[in-house]
Amino acid sequence: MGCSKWRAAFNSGPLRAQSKLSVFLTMIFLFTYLFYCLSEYCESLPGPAYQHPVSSNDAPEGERLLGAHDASPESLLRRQQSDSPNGLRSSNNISITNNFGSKKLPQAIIIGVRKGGTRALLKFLRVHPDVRAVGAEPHFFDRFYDKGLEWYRSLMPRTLEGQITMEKTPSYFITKEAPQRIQSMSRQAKLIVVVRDPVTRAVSDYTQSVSKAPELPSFQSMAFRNTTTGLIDTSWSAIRVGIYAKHLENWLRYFPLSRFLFVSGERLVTDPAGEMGRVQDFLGLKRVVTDKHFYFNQTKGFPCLKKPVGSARPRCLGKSKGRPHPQIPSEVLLRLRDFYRPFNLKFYQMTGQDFGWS
Ligand SMILES: Nc1ncnc2c1ncn2[C@@H]1O[C@H](COP(=O)(O)OS(=O)(=O)O)[C@@H](OP(=O)(O)O)[C@H]1O
Repeated sequence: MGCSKWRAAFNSGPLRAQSKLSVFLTMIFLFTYLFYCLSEYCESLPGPAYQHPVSSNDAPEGERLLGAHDASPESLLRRQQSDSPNGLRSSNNISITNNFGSKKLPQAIIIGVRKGGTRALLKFLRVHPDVRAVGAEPHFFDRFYDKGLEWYRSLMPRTLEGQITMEKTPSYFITKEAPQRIQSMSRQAKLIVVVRDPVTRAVSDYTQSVSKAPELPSFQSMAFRNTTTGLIDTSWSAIRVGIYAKHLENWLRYFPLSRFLFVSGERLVTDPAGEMGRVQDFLGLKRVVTDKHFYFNQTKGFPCLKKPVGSARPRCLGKSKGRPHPQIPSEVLLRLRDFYRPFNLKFYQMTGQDFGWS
């Protein structure tokens, strides 16, 4: 049979119908394959509905913080690269390079407070498509300032026009030099402070320390300088961090109050969507992260992010967040409440917000 005859047979009759069917089936197969590949890829992107597959976010503090195992800034950089969008890993561990956009210095920083709920806030913020944040804590303005701004910038994820670069290092809030250093980077920086009842915060801080060093003395023997007189030991960092008014005074020497947002650590647990609304407004972002993104996980006892459809990846924070606290005698807690009361009132006055810590 000549070519023209083949063509004629192909364009008419059962052969034509068969070939159309096979083209149709091939296209369905290709689309399905493409869709599958794309959704696998998307899961590795820090986009609105997905988190990094191997995120340092939820790793225990000791593994996440610089200094726990390998304190060199270079090791942080290496870990950043494996955690950040620039060194993405897809669900089947294939590295995907993201060379879009450029690395910028952060426009917004979560500066504190330690054990306030800073990790939860960052995790929730990273759901927003216009937020790109470093997973680990860079500690640039307290520990590695001598590395210079270019080193700091190199840690940042790449951002596109309109996206905000962020990082969180809760120790900045209590670092004397941090406000002046951040101001010299940018007077326009937006500063977010997650605050929590200083008594609960102190117990949370102690819980973390004792989990790493079980031989530590009891909370009360560390909290008091003199148990008979009830004199509080303000040199203990677990106590000192909670004197928020004192630390804020230092910051206000360099930044006006309008550059700060104070997030309630308590409301971040009871009403995460409400607090996230305030944070997104402050950052000038569209309110993308809403109550649709959260559910209350009974086992964890905390709000978690809803899983994207088809993913089994847990979206609660890791085991080091929301740990049970040791029982502290009520008279010790009462004494601490008395101690913090005047500082809390001063803090409410300075911020114009009543956080309701009794
Ligand atoms: N959604 C959610 N899931 C788990 N944990 C949550 C959440 N929201 C706030 N928190 C509270 O965050 C506390 C830890 O605070 P930080 O993340 O700032 O700690 S750290 O400074 O980074 O170590 C942690 O303190 P502990 O309860 O003492 O472990 C939590 O109470």
